[in-house]
Amino acid sequence: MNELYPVFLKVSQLNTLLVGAGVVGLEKLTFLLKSSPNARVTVLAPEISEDVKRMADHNERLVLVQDIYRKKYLEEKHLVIAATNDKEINKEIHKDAKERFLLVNVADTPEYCDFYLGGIVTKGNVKIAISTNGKSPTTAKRLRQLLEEVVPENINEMVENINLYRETLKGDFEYKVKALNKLTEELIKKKD
Ligand SMILES: C[C@@]1(CC(=O)O)c2cc3[nH]c(cc4nc(cc5[nH]c(cc(n2)[C@H]1CCC(=O)O)[C@@](C)(CC(=O)O)[C@@H]5CCC(=O)O)C(CC(=O)O)=C4CCC(=O)O)c(CCC(=O)O)c3CC(=O)O
Ligand SMILES: NC(=O)C1=CN([C@@H]2O[C@H](COP(=O)(O)OP(=O)(O)OC[C@H]3O[C@@H](n4cnc5c(N)ncnc54)[C@H](O)[C@@H]3O)[C@@H](O)[C@H]2O)C=CC1
Repeated sequence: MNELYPVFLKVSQLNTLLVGAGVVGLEKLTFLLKSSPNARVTVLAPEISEDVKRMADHNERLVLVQDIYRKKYLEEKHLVIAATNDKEINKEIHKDAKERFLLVNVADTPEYCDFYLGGIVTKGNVKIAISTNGKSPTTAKRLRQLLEEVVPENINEMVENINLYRETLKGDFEYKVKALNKLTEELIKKKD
């Protein structure tokens, strides 16, 4: 059964610790910043790849700490992503994070994840997140690529226009729901 509950985090208002800055750390960071360029992320690793260093050069919200993992780095963090190549360290990070009631993702162990990073499609204000319940990240990637192609670019124009109309509506909640449903009913009508 798929019991995941998706939420859309404002990661520019949260502090994220990413432990490990190798191949996987870079992948997680790249997708996080692609979707949320203002995310506040501290990257912690004894070895930080040149690619990650370059990303930090143009981004003051991206803080690099060249050190091995220690508990103190969990202070003042909301989210933790463990992406080291050492399973024992990842496990320790998981344990420490849980003791502090932090939300934690352990990239190499789905059972140790409170949340998964998903495939993400962005068209202006519209954002679609994709997960396969941890079963096939490659399928999440392919679905992301497919949806990037098929979701029309102008979906954002529609959202902006409906938002303008929404702002003009006077009346109670029920009235607004009716008016907005009427305006958009064509969208879900089945074609003959
Ligand atoms: C559970 C999860 C935890 C988490 O990382 O959050 C996780 C775990 C693991 N990934 C592994 C492998 C790969 N991951 C990718 C790619 C992505 N992985 C992402 C998410 C997630 N990966 C979470 C579940 C998401 C869901 O619910 O579907 C994406 C969607 C988002 C992102 O990375 O930000 C991003 C695509 C982004 C995009 O393109 O849009 C590829 C494909 C590629 O790189 O081309 C491969 C290789 C092929 C394959 O295995 O499919 C392994 C095995 C490691 C090993 O064998 O050593 C584990 C560990 C395990 O499963 O045990
Ligand atoms: N979730 C996902 O999408 C995927 C997960 N994985 C898993 O992710 C893990 C990481 O793999 P790679 O990035 O390829 O490894 P890597 O060797 O490229 O990088 C490892 C990083 O961890 C850091 N590190 C090692 N010990 C540390 C410590 N004590 N404290 C802080 N940082 C430490 C290193 O300095 C380096 O930056 C592997 O276990 C792999 O199985 C692999 C592929 C995809």
